[in-house]
Amino acid sequence: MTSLPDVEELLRGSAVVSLPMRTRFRGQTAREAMLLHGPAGWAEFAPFPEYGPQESAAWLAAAVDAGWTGLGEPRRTTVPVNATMPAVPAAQVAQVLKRYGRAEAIPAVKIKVAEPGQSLDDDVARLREVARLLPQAGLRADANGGWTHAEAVRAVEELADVAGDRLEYVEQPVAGVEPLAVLREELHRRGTLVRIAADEAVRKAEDPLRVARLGAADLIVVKVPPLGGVDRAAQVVRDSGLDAVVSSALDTSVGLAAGLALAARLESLPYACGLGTAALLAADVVESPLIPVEGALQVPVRKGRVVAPEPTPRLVDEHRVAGARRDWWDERLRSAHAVLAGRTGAAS
Ligand SMILES: O=C(O)CCC(=O)c1ccccc1C(=O)O
Ligand SMILES: [Mg+2]
Repeated sequence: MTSLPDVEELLRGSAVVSLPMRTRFRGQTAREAMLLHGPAGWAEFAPFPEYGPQESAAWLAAAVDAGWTGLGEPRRTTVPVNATMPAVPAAQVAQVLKRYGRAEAIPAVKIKVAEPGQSLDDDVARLREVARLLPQAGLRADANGGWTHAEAVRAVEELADVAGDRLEYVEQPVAGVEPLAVLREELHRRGTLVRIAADEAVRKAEDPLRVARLGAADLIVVKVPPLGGVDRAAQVVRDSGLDAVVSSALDTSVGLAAGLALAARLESLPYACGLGTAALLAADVVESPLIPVEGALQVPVRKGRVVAPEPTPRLVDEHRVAGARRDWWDERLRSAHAVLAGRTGAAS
C-alpha cells in the first residue's frame, strides 16, 4: 500500500449492498459488502459482521490496496476453481452442484462439514453424494475448526475411508495452530496420511507464518482481505514455503477479482482455488458475475493488469443498503481506518 487515503476520500463514491444467498452460509442468508471506488478501480471492504476494528483493519488495507494501488500483473489468466458445497442435506447436493456448470469439468468440490447441530453421518452422507455425482472430482472437507481433537481423529479417518485417494485434504479440522499440529502428528502416528490445510489458523492468527514454522499443516488456505492485500498474501505464501489454495471470503464479484489477482500471481497453483462462491449468491453487483465456467474462472485483465469488474449501477441500486445499516458500515470503515492510520503512522 502506498499511503492511506483519508476517510472522506474512501467514502466518496462508495456503496453498501446486501446480496441474498441461495443457501445459508456461515449462519447467514445475505452477504453485505461496502464497495469503494479508487483511482486504480473498484474494491471491496466486507469484514464479516462480527469482526471488530482490529480485524477489519486488514480488510480495509486490502481494499485500499486494490482500489488505490491496483491488483498487479497476472502470471496466468485462467484459474481452476472448486465448487463449494455448503452444509446442506445430501438431497440438496445435486441442486447446488448445478450452479457450477458441466459436472465433468468441475476439478474439485470443497464440502463444509462439522456444522453445529449436524452429525458426522450428515457429513459422510453429503460427501458420499458429491462423490457419487462427480466421480472424477477431487474432494476436500472444511470443518472450520468445528471438531474437538477426538472428534477430528474419528471424522478425518471416516471421511478418508469414504473418499479414498480422492480426498485432497481436510481444512481446519480443529481450531488454533498448536491443536492443528498435535492432530496432524497423531494422524500420522496412526498411519492416516491425509493432508491438513490451515485456514483460520492463518487468517485469524497474529502471525500467519506460525502454521508453517510449527509444521501444523501441509498447505495453507489464503484469503486476500484478512491478510491485508494481494502483495502481503503473496508474501505470506512465499515465506510459508507451503502450497496455497486461494479462497474467497464470500466476496461479491468485485472482491473475487482480488482473489483471482493473488491466484494469478502465485508461482505454483497445485490445487483448484475456492473462488467459485459467486455461484452461492442469488444476486451480484455486476452484469456477468465471476461464476466458474468449465471448472475455471478467467482473470479480469485490462491493459496487462488485473482490474475488478465495474459494478452495474442498476444492480447496486437494487441491492443498496441505506439508513441505519449504511451508517453502521460507515462507522466500521472509520474505526478500521483509525486502526490502520495508527499502524502506518499516517494522519487519520
Ligand atoms: O473455499 C471455498 O471453496 C469457498 C470459501 C469458503 O469456504 C469460505 C468463505 C467465507 C468464509 C470462510 C470460508 C472458509 O473457507 O472457511
Ligand atoms: Mg475454510
